[in-house]
Amino acid sequence: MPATRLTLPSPAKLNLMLHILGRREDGYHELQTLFQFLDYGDEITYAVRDDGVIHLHTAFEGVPHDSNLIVKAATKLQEQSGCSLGVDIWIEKILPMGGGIGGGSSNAATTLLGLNHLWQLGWDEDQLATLGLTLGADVPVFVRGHAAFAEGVGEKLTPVDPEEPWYLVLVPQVSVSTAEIFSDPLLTRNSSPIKVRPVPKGNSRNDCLPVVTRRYPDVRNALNLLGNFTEAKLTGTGSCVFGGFPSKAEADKVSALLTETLTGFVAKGSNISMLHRKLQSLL
Ligand SMILES: C[C@@](CO)(OP(=O)(O)O)[C@H](O)COP(=O)(O)OP(=O)(O)OC[C@H]1O[C@@H](n2ccc(N)nc2=O)[C@H](O)[C@@H]1O
Ligand SMILES: Nc1ncnc2c1ncn2[C@@H]1O[C@H](COP(=O)(O)OP(=O)(O)O)[C@@H](O)[C@H]1O
Repeated sequence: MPATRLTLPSPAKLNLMLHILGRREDGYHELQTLFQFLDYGDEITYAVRDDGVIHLHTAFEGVPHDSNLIVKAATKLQEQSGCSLGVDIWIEKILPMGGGIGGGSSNAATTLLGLNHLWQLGWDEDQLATLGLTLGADVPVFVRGHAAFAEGVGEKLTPVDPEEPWYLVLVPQVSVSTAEIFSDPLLTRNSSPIKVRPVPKGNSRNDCLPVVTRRYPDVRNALNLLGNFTEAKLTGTGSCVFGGFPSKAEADKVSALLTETLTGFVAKGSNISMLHRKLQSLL
């Protein structure tokens, strides 16, 4: 009997660097970025229904049911595969929204992989990544599940294996709109493409940082505080900032000092996403 119910992790990502090379005619920006996963994320439960209905039972503040990336992913997969089954979905949401750690994109990717399994569609990763890209620029890397150097708008992926330190991630209590940062006239849009692989040291900057820190003093403050202990970086368009540590104990020590005034969490960096590790264990 095939499984009819499944609980899967939906991990966060970090952008270890992010360069903006230019703007395309459609307004999207050409990037070069390095994605790594965190062993930290949401947990989503799926239960197959035979009436074709897709129902997300967990309400999200400010996100209507049909606009939720989980529902959008399930609906598109159902339409494109011609599947007659439906699904009930519950999520334990711990990832902050608009934090630059990719929660929405990750939820969409987990849903594509989870329903491909439960609905027994037999789609391959290329098909799921192509559908995923129509939902968001960051969805394909979560579908692939391997740390990657990304180009284009984030869809041209080359797997990489950077170090896997422990990270302290600070979560300023502001939500940053990706579209707002990318439309700022002051954004750097002319970084030179990196042509050498692996990406040479000294390229770890995030081109969004000057614009984000100008607009969001809370993000600037978090970067300054964390910068007293380690190299502090912005992920994506923020708001989260992060720094790496050689051990959990060291990350915990700094966390204890900083989280008196700021929210944050400690998590291990991972080059294979915990979603893929879990799916592998089901085979
Ligand atoms: C910048 C990155 C880096 O990981 O991170 P986040 O901070 O959002 O996580 C992403 O590429 C974001 O991807 P994602 O969050 O999926 O963006 P989308 O929903 O596709 O796009 C939101 C809006 O941002 C702008 N946008 C996004 C990506 C891109 N390469 N160029 C853009 O100009 C567009 O105006 C688009 O309408
Ligand atoms: N399942 C979802 N989880 C998070 N955000 C979602 C989801 N579905 C839709 N959204 C919308 O997508 C926006 C970006 O969310 P998210 O991916 O968490 O941020 P970021 O791209 O900054 O990492 C949210 O502010 C929210 O309006």
